[in-house]
Amino acid sequence: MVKQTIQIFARVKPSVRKQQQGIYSIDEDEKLTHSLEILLPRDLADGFVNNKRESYRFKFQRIFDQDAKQEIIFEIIAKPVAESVLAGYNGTIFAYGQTGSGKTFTITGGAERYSDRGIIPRTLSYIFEQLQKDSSKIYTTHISYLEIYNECGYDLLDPRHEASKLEDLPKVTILEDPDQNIHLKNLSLHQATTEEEALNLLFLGDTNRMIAETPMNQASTRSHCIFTVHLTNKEPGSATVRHAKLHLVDLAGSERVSKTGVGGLLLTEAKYINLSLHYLEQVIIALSEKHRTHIPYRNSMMTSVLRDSLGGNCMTTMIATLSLERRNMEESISTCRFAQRVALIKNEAVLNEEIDPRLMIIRLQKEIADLKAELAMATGEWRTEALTEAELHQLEKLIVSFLEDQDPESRLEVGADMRKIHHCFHHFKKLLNDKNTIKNAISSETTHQECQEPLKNEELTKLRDLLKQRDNEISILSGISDILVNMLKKEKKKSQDALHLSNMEKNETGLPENSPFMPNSPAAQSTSVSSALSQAPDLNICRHRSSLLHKKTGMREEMSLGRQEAFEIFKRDHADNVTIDDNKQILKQRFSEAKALGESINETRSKIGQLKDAITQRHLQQVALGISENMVTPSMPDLEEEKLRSQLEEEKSRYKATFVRLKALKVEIEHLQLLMDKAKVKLQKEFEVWWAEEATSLQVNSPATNSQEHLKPFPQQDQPQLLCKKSSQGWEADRTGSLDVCDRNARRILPSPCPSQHSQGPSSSSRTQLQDSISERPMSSIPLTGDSQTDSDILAFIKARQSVLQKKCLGSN
Ligand SMILES: Nc1ncnc2c1ncn2[C@@H]1O[C@H](COP(=O)(O)OP(=O)(O)OP(=O)(O)O)[C@@H](O)[C@H]1O
Repeated sequence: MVKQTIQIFARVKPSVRKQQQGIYSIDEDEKLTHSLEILLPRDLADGFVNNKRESYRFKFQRIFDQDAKQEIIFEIIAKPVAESVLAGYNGTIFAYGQTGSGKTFTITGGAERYSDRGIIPRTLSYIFEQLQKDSSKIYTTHISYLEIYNECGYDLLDPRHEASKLEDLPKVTILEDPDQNIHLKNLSLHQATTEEEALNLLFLGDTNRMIAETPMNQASTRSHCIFTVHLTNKEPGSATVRHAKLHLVDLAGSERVSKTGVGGLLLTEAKYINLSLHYLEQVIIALSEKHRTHIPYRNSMMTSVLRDSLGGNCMTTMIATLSLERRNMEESISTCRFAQRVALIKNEAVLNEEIDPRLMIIRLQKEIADLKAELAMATGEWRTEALTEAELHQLEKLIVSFLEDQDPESRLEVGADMRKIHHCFHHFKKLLNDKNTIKNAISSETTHQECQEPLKNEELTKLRDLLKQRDNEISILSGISDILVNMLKKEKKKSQDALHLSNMEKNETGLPENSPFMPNSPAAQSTSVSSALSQAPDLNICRHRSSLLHKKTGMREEMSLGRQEAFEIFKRDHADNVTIDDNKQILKQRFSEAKALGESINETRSKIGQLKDAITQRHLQQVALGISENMVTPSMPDLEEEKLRSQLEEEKSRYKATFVRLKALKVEIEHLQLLMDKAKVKLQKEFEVWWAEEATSLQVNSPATNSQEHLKPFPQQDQPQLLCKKSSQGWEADRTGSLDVCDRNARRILPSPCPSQHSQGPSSSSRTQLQDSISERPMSSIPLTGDSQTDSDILAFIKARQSVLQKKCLGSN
């Protein structure tokens, strides 16, 4: 059992405004305890009353200031917890802090850069790396991802549902068994055998969380998310299984409502915007008070789920995320106070071991059989039926190994079965008789030989030497044949790999054309590149994931032309587009690096092959030389062979280093692709929301939509006059004036693409003119049809055209 208080760490979010510096300081004492001092000058003009203290000091295990990188956060905070989980203890890391203080950034990571990945992806990477290294145990890993919003649990990984809102996800409920163990009904567990599979699950859950988020439920702010890694390990042959759970928790924002106007109990109850955080605090207070017997875990779903992590069987770590800007000081102080209380909670982590029931049954069955046999012997009820073939065979094997065992203490264990004991006696008797017969024969032969001329000693030695030499030759030749057999096996595997990869490649699409993983790329034409890459973790998973994400998000993959055009413009002007483009560039670079590494791996492989051949040749020559000169071993070390061997070692270590780099690159590529997928889904989601809003507001404002006219289908001959048509250059207006109406609407539905500074310069006049001329047009001929799809296209056209015009106006200015 490991007794440990909850470890508390603080992380300060980088401040946008540098002048905020000087309002806090971080110190480290001789016991390496870190303390954070928050200064609140009395004349603070930020509006809240501060007539008591000017300085607040809080202790933490360690405080990470604004410039702390994600890597150090993982190394110092998460790695020790991951290590204890690998050893079989439960672990929890939770982030607590006000909205926007960096909880999600710390737990999951930033959405832009690979280097920004947070504790979850890094921990997954570390865990799978360790599992790969340890072949002494059999591990299984499962993942679950739970979101708690408004006291309801939702399964973020359910494969059967396409989430478009939170309620679409399966509801998770809590069940408690008589031993007060918590079970989560409807929370799916997914096996992940590799880091990639686990990462895919993380991104799937995050995407579901984002899709299900509505403006009322700003998911990341108002809900708690618990990503859990369930790890099981067992030594081969042992019936003991160890289970450990690692919860990585991103809590809801911890803001409190303004205290003014609320008092007494009501104040306590209403302090939190999110009530379950209030219950969390109640649990923490109860746990930190010495003689409290009742801990109110059951008050909320979150405290029930995290019951073990708080004062139970778990190694728990809290990260207090702080946004130390003047306006956030009150929240930051309350986060620190919360952390100080948490630090008083003692947990007792034990190894979660249990006996595998299946193995236990087998063990007990054997014990029963043994006991029955013993009983039969003791009561004289011997079994009389003959031993079966299999039993006899097994017995013979036991006797042979008993006889061969040089240990005088060894025993022959045949169990309490008289039939077997009798069989053994028969066997020994037969052996004894045979031995006596041979002995007699030899003694008579020796007498006969003694009469003949004795063999010369010299001749005997010569024969012995010859025998030894032949033995050596045989062992060398069998070594060589082993090498040849291995080479053959490898070649066979290589061709199978190549075949397998090329089959997969045929079915794949979606990687950049110059990707080394594409069938027609120069790299892929080389079988050995394919083979080298096929040994690296499978890159194809990316594409399965991509389509899976699309399917899961329930996003419309098909858009009408108009919507598409509007989407393109929306995308182009969206802030995230820069990130997507940047990541595309990085991805391209990584692909070419992977391609180069693949080629280098192939070169190294073929060099290794050549060197091995050369060594084998050399060896054969040496053996032949030894035979011809009648030497058992060559007298001098073979320098040439040594040189070849050291070259081989060099090439092998180069191969290993390149391979490791290729593997890391593959993980990075995976991650970047997941980030891009997520960004794309987000973009599409935002577009849908914006589109729906704008279409509604246009229809509400438009007089034409208020009249019944627009509900009538347009007469066919009128359509060319009302609608804008698409030319080979793009969209163009008809000459009837309806374009102006389009423009007018477009200006209303679209945020102006012209940056505001332009309106102040000389260029603003032409734009104003354009707008004026537009606004003078009548609104009566708005070309809406009442059919939502057609109207959508019209609106898209308006937007696209408006954007082109604005661009032109910007260009000409
Ligand atoms: N240490 C950091 N370095 C760089 N950027 C950060 C850091 N911490 C937070 N950010 C950025 O600040 C913004 C808010 O952070 P984040 O979403 O993680 O806050 P949060 O506490 O999870 O908020 P919420 O309660 O709404 O979920 C994000 O854009 C994030 O990228």
